[in-house]
Amino acid sequence: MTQARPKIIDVAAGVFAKDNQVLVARRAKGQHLAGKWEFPGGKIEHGETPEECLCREFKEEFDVTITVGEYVAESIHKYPDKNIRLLAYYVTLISGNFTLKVHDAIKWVEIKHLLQINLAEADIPIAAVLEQQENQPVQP
Ligand SMILES: Nc1nc2c([nH]c(=O)n2[C@H]2C[C@H](O)[C@@H](COP(=O)(O)OP(=O)(O)OP(=O)(O)O)O2)c(=O)[nH]1
Repeated sequence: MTQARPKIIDVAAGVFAKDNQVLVARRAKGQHLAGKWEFPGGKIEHGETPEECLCREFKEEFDVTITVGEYVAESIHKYPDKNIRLLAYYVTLISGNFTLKVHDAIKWVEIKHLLQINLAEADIPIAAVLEQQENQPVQP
């Protein structure tokens, strides 16, 4: 008997970086992974690009307008109850002040300290890529 391939949920994550720091948001009580810090974003809806998803999620979750820039990395993670493919992109703020609609906190974290906070597990490889990029020597 062949087993059904486990479903993978595609999730877009926005890396909003400024002066060697990055913005992370804490998942609120009652949510999957409550208390964990994440890169803001959410599930990519049918027919949506990751970029469109990020613009929609930042508007819904923080009431801000962003543009999506370069791709950072992907991370595939199996949680006990679901499998996630996290696609991370740099984002830039266009307008608005961050207002929390879904999360219970946001904060800036130095990229070099990202791996020391209580990050959602799927985000750890993304944080490692960011740290690596920060440590790369600048090309002359
Ligand atoms: N947004 C986001 N979700 C993440 C990250 N890391 C990680 O494991 N996840 C998980 C948590 C959730 O199980 C899933 C994303 O779901 P979500 O609840 O943020 O998505 P959504 O806003 O579309 O949710 P909903 O409408 O179903 O409530 O991916 C991350 O960095 N950002």
